[in-house]
Amino acid sequence: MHRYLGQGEGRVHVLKGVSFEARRGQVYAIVGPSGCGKSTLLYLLGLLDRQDAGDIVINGQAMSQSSDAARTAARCEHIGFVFQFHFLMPEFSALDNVMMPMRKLGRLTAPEMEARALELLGEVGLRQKAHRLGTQLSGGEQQRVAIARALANQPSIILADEPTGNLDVKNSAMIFDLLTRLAKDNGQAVILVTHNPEIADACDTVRPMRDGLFV
Ligand SMILES: Nc1ncnc2c1ncn2[C@@H]1O[C@H](COP(=O)(O)OP(=O)(O)OP(=O)(O)O)[C@@H](O)[C@H]1O
Repeated sequence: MHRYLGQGEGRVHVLKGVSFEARRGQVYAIVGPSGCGKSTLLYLLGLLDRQDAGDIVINGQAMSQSSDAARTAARCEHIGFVFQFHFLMPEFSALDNVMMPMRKLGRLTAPEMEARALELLGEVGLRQKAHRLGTQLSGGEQQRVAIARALANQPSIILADEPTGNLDVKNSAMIFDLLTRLAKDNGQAVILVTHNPEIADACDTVRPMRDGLFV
């Protein structure tokens, strides 16, 4: 895939032909120096941005020619995000935050959504705090809610951008273990960007990037 960003003289060839295949049940780390294009790639994989050349195929469905509506639907159904910028909605409870993607997908009844959200919050150890607002949870707890939310629609792919970036060592390890264990149990592909060498080493595959290409 290729991606250019910026306009006119400031136009930059950010991704210069990256190719990436992810399989269910596997955890991938994308690593590399600041500015090499990791986040840009994750945005493309998450269908949050469009590449200039190349395609993204999710469960056999090629996405480059798809309409925005089809891409939004595919994103909702197939992709879970644990991004630092995808913060919880602070004015809503943990439960509401986890139910949000299910509401968007619209396949379950309200009681079904609530039961599933409670189950997911149980899996991340926050069943007792389901009714707390985002602002009443610690950073690590918020990140656990974000993981429960990412898993809500049983996506095939989980994308995580520095999922442990703002957490201490203990919470980082817990979040990483949780993310990988749940993904393995559910047969999901996890693709994470990290600057943390210990986290990268614990992944199944490490893909180092330099200057818009995989090394
Ligand atoms: N809108 C833009 N216009 C021009 N260049 C951009 C734009 N957005 C990003 N870039 C450039 O694209 C390159 C890749 O950015 P990206 O955020 O993908 O890097 P990264 O590897 O995720 O970095 P970090 O580890 O610091 O998050 C950087 O050199 C950045 O300056």
